[in-house]
Amino acid sequence: MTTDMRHAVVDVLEDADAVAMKMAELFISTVKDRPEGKVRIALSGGSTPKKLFAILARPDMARQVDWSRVELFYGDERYVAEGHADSNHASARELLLSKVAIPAGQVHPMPTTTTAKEDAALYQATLQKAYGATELEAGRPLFDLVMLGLGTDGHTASLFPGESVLEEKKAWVGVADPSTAPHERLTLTYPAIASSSLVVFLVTGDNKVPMLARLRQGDGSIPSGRIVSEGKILILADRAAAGERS
Ligand SMILES: O=C1O[C@H](COP(=O)(O)O)[C@@H](O)[C@H](O)[C@H]1O
Repeated sequence: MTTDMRHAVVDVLEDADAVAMKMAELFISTVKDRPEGKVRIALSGGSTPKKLFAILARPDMARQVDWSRVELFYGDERYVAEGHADSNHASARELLLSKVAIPAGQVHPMPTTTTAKEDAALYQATLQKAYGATELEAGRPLFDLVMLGLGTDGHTASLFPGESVLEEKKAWVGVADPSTAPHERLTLTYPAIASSSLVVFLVTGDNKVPMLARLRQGDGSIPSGRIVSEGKILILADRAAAGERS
């Protein structure tokens, strides 16, 4: 069974802090609910997850996670040098990874050192090694949890409108070069995201009202509207993004 956006569960919370707290609790329960083996989690980029990272880094929250079993990946990355202000990994490292006891070898930033195409292939190989196979198998998800954001143009991860990576059916990682956003990008593809037990969209702020409404309808004309998962899809939105507050 696959879940598409029309069948996503929507949870509207008071504000961005409440969304981040709920996501932190879900992160903790995802690890606890899988008491054996590694738990593979893909982080979202951009500004929205920063509150989540700060909450998870708090000692009272971080101690609830067995970090030795967590393997962290990224849904997308801006093709910039390590440490660049726009790097999604730099943001996660500063706010979260430098503050918790996750083994360095279990954090998998998307590489940005050769060419985007070569680095996409390298990252796919990293994912395949963690998964233990080169082909995705139905019923054996690549990710226990994928976090996603929502752009004001309807993109998610770096699946931007009009990009050829939207048509990718086989590769797990692709390249996008949107004219509407800074930097070339690496991104998980639809098939890689679909191989998941749980996908959670984090959507906050009143600038997301029009696109959140379309996402909730499963509008396939925006990239985020075409996300599917072999598990469940949850949208955590604040009241502002849901249009419930002026
Ligand atoms: O460029 C990106 O945008 C989206 C949304 O970002 P936000 O700043 O509005 O949270 C994000 O989900 C994606 O990972 C990122 O690279």
